[in-house]
Amino acid sequence: MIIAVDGPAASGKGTIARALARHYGLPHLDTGLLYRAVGQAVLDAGGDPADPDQALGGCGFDDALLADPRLKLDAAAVAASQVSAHPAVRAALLHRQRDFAARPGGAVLDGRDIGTVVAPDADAKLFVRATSAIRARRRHDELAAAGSRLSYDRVLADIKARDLRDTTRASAPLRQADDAVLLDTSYMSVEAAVSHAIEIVERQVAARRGVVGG
Ligand SMILES: Nc1ncnc2c1ncn2[C@@H]1O[C@H](COP(=O)(O)OP(=O)(O)OP(=O)(O)O)[C@@H](O)[C@H]1O
Ligand SMILES: Nc1ccn([C@@H]2O[C@H](COP(=O)(O)O)[C@@H](O)[C@H]2O)c(=O)n1
Repeated sequence: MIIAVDGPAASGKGTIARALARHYGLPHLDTGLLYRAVGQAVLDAGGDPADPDQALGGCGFDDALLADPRLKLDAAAVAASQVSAHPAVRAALLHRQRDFAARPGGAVLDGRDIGTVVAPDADAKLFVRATSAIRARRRHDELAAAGSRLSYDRVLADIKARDLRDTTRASAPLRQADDAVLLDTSYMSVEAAVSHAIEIVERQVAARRGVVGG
């Protein structure tokens, strides 16, 4: 079974995707981490993530970078959103994501274009959202707990700028797939969001079986 979980920054899609992976015993890929690694590799080389050639150069990152705690910071997130707008970068990361989705038994992937581009035939698709103010509050608290001193206003501004770049880029923009189910987690606890997500997956899988079984 392939489960696609998409949504904007800090909507809770990663939390939900990890919980679904645990629940169904599937491997999980946080595809945002790949884009963050590309962005961080460009920054480490002293380059400009907005430059298409330098961004493409970052795609050759060493896999050890994926475990670097700096990838959780705001600088990597902003750089990720810049490199991810380049079609050549998206193409370079696509095979890796599709290979992961094609693992025997399936997988859970979360990102921006899983249900639309990476795994359009996924068995279940969720689009997770929350208001920008709530997402910024969650991300601000998470960053503060990790020692960041970024203000709430700055985190909110970065989230809004990323939303705008992610939804308006020409290549694989962030959007809800036609067959994805919307889950608004704004006023839900993590536990409630996860149990709603499981219900949605169960319903989608049952509906698919009904169609396939005739
Ligand atoms: N329903 C919820 N209620 C409160 N906090 C939540 C909820 N869901 C997630 N969080 C918290 O919000 C923060 C962002 O969640 P998460 O990392 O899952 O979002 P994301 O959409 O995967 O973010 P990103 O786009 O940066 O990968 C985390 O600190 C997480 O613990
Ligand atoms: N499938 C994806 C995943 C991520 N991105 C870009 O990476 C940025 C960071 O992603 P997080 O999930 O870690 O917040 C994000 O803002 C996107 O620009 C993407 O394009 N496609």
